[in-house]
Amino acid sequence: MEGLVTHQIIQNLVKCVNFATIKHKDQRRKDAEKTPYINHPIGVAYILTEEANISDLAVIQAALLHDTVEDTNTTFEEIKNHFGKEVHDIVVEVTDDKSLSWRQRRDLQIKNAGSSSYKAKLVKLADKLYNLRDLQRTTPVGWTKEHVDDYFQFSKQVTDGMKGTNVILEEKLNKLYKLWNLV
Ligand SMILES: Nc1nc2c(ncn2[C@@H]2O[C@H](COP(=O)(O)OP(=O)(O)O)[C@@H](OP(=O)(O)OP(=O)(O)O)[C@H]2O)c(=O)[nH]1
Ligand SMILES: [Mn+2]
Repeated sequence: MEGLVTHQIIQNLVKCVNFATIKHKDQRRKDAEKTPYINHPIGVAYILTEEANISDLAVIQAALLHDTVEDTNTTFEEIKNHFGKEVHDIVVEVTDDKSLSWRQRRDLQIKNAGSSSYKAKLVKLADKLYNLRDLQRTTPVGWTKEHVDDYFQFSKQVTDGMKGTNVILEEKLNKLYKLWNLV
């Protein structure tokens, strides 16, 4: 695998990993071990390439960047300047408006699930799959059983609205919902 095009693709991916790593550098996951937050976006991209067999560059870039605007000082403008309009548009679609209440943000995700683009749906499905697996692994500090159950129910409402997007991701999510007695 040689050549200019291959080099550009690899460069684009490493640029995203580097950007996200710098942006999330002071952030940790909510688990007791305080796992570096960057494990999550990289893990979401990994689910898409390794499990869902996705090779669309913009989707993988958006997965790597998907929480930078929501959770750090990154602006949409920066994403557009560094990574272009297509990646920017996907990141916009998967970013919650933090000026809204927690309840409003959740309601909007459920409401907008079906109408989002195919590429945004892929990122969102992998995001939820990662977070649900994380909840199976360990409970975030301060989360009650109700909070965990609530996140499972909320996720199901979002991903049910995305049916027909990707068989592999949907089957894996459904297995988790069954384990959690949601179906
Ligand atoms: N399961 C799990 N989640 C953690 C952990 N640390 C951070 N998170 C993040 O917490 C978010 C889910 O928690 P909530 O209580 O529902 O949301 P909040 O962050 O808005 O308060 C997810 O955000 P998100 O990725 O933006 O997804 P979503 O809010 O769009 O579902 C997830 O990535 C952890 O250790 N385990
Ligand atoms: Mn996320």
